[in-house]
Amino acid sequence: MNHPPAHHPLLEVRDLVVRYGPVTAVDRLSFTLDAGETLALNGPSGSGKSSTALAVLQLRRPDGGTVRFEGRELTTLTERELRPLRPRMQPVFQDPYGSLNPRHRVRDAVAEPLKVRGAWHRSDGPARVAELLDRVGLDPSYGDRRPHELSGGQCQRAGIARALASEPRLLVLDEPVSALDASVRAGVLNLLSDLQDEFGLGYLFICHDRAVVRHFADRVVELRDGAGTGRVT
Ligand SMILES: Nc1ncnc2c1ncn2[C@@H]1O[C@H](COP(=O)(O)OP(=O)(O)OP(=O)(O)O)[C@@H](O)[C@H]1O
Repeated sequence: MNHPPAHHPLLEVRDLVVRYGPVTAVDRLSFTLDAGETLALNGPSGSGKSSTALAVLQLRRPDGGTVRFEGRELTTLTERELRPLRPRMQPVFQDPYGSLNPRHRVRDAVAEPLKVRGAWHRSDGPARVAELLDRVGLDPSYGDRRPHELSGGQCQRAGIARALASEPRLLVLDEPVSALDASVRAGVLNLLSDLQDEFGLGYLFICHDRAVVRHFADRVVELRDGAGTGRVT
């Protein structure tokens, strides 16, 4: 008999703990995130937002708790076991220039994840890169440029195109528009909204700006000293 797969959230974080020596940056934080949903982590500087992002992505191994992604518990996996899952959870960081290698042309930065997961074919690879650039609102001719030849907003769009090339299910967006001019923030947020609708992406959205959070998030976890102090819907 065929049973339908049991429903599980895209991401389920339970009692997450991150410590730096004597400092407890994240103190038993729990939340869940479904596909197609945006959950914001909001809180003052030093409340543990970035530490949570790194621990969810297993870029820093947590000191306690569990992180289930698509039903798999990540904290007990080895680096080797994590490798095939990593493309499915992609970070987008605050500094748009920091996520791209300054020496690489944009088209190579976007092509790299395709090559890494064996999805690059000489016949259609360049067209796929052009399509991704177009999808994030960049003229494909920008593929010839290097990051310093782009504005901050264009560079963040290129970083999003690179993230999409991995065909992720989850984007961990750590202050993705905070370094951008106010005039280009709305454009990047609208792009993220459109991509979420199109691909059903889950967003863990880290942001200290309450007005942006209210506008963009479905649910909010308020952080204070590393602990969730309650949810606002
Ligand atoms: N690499 C590190 N080594 C030591 N302590 C750290 C490290 N990274 C963060 N911390 C400490 O952990 C706590 C949480 O920091 P974290 O960067 O996660 O907070 P945040 O909410 O993202 O802050 P911000 O909004 O300023 O980025 C702070 O007390 C910080 O000083």
